[in-house]
Amino acid sequence: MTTTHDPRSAAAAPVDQRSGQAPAIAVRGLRRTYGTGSDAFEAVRGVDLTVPVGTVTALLGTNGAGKTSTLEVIEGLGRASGGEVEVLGLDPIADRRELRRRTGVLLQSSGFSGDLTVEETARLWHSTLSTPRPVAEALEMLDLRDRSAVKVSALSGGERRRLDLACTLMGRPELVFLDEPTTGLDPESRREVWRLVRGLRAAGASVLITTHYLDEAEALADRLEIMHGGLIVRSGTAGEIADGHPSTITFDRLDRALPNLPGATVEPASADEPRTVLATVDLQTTLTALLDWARDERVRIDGLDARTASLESVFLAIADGGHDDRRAPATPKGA
Ligand SMILES: Nc1ncnc2c1ncn2[C@@H]1O[C@H](COP(=O)(O)OP(=O)(O)OP(=O)(O)O)[C@@H](O)[C@H]1O
Repeated sequence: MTTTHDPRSAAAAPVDQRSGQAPAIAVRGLRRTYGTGSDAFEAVRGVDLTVPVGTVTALLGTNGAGKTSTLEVIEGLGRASGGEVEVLGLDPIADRRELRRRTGVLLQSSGFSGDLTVEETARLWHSTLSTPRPVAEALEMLDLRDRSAVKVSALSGGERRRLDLACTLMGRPELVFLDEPTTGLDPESRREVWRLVRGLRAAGASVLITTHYLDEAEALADRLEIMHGGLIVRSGTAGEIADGHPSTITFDRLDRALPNLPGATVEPASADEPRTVLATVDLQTTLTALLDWARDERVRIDGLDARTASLESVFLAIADGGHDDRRAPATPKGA
């Protein structure tokens, strides 16, 4: 069951501490299991996720992390095995009709018929909505007016994606789900989609986006949630996520033993890895000590690279399992 209490009860609804407003999406202890008995696989193992109204949240994750399994429950397309989910204060499955009217969902692939033209597709979609934008306006927003008479099958991948997005935004949704919205788009079209997403937020809409592009998440999202192994393992702004994560210094294999470097963990070069990697929470101190030693001992350090933690380095560390600090699974709630 998706919710364990009446989501329409104001007393039960979680409230955003800063705005005093119920969030657009509130997920608590979400679990989702595929299969039964000895074949059962728990893909989502206790996820908490809040999307405040008027903000953009990016859900990121390694392959198979459980993003789609989570999104499907929030979108009312799949059932949870445990936990609570409220979308615009409603139950995604029981209130699917109302939510369909108030939300826009961009799936990874829309499945529009290739035989219809862009305009016919948009008109067909328009006829299913209660208070849509005019077709021409929606096509204009995605720069598709001059492709109106072209059959969907003849569109490029990027044009198809823009048509998907035009339909997603046609119903003036309060809440928008964007599943990898810019995959297949050229850089210019990606920027155009970013502009649209920022416009949606400026107009007060809430957005939950999944993407494999970390620069996209960093550019668009107020908050990032990184999933791994069925759990959210990191949350916050890109800066908060990188903060406290070790910086790295790498260089080519040396034929000398390194001295004791304050604050650093050393992963020496090996048969598989020709470079030495130092991880440090104090980049300046460790780098200064390394360079002082090299000068005093007349050691040449080739291929020297020093970098502070970035969203990418944190993500890669999670994917590698090297700094996997995933939380223990939460206690089942209603599972
Ligand atoms: N219908 C299903 N039956 C069994 N296992 C499933 C099913 N759907 C997904 N899984 C498994 O659940 C896990 C999470 O899958 P999910 O598609 O939610 O991950 P994801 O984060 O969206 O991954 P990706 O980025 O690779 O699309 C994976 O191990 C996947 O193989």
